Amino acid sequence: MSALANHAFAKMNGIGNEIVVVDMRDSAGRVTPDDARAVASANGGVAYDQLMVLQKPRLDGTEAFIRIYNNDGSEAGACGNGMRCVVRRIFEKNGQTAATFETAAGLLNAWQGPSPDLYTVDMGAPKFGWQDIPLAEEFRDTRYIELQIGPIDNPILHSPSVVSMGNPHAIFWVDDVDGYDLERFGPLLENHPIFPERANITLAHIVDDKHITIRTWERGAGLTRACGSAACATAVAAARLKRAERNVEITLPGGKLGIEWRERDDHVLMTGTATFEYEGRFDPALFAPVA
Ligand SMILES: N[C@@H](CCC[C@H](N)C(=O)O)C(=O)O
Repeated sequence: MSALANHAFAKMNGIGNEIVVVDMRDSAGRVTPDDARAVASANGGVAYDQLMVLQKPRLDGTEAFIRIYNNDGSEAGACGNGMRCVVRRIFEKNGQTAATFETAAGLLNAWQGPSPDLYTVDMGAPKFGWQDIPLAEEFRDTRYIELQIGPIDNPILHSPSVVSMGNPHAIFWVDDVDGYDLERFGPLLENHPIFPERANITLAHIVDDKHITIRTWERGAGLTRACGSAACATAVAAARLKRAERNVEITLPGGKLGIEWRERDDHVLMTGTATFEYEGRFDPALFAPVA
């Protein structure tokens, strides 16, 4: 029987990024990719983009080891919006206002503020090396890489910036983020052979040097109303190109995020709200083996 059968969960969202939080710190059970897919099942499941599973802390001084599942069962190293949801859930339960967590991508600090309804997550330092993203072949300059879709002499989308925020991101610079069929191009680009671990695909429009609008097709989850790590990757990529300041506001379909790429330690800080929707228990029938 799945460790998730009858287990409590909280349905939340980070500016429209659909998040399920499960606290398994008291349990020895593990969530499998099949479990994660079953939770997302259209037949009685809970629709989500990411499932955030809190496991017992592995390191002193951390609150939990967090595993992040996309709704296709794959695991991710980072989820900015999901982290704000986790942080709100924990802080509301135990009155903390700051904590450190461990994810597959490393340690991450988070705190309440700058106002009580906002949560800030230190997403760590971005990586730009082609092996770090990773890309399938060497690109010395990842501010723009050679990649396009559409006719060779008149590409529809081309020359993305690529960044790792603990997960792989490609950002295509466009004039109108709503002017492209992302549901069609997203899967093609996510699974392009240049990305051996697939990639999150973002369309970004630089409004001015303090404001960027984005829309994202998420690796393993599809079209989303918000992707926090994509907002971070976009802010960093725009600053690298000297097209925006290091402190910007990002507008996503579900809301706004403040992103600061801090000079003193290279870390990216993401600030935004987190919304609690409801809580429940997983129906064991979701995890029943198919006869
Ligand atoms: N929604 C997230 C990103 C989730 C992980 C991503 N789909 C991946 O596989 O890398 C966010 O808010 O950052």
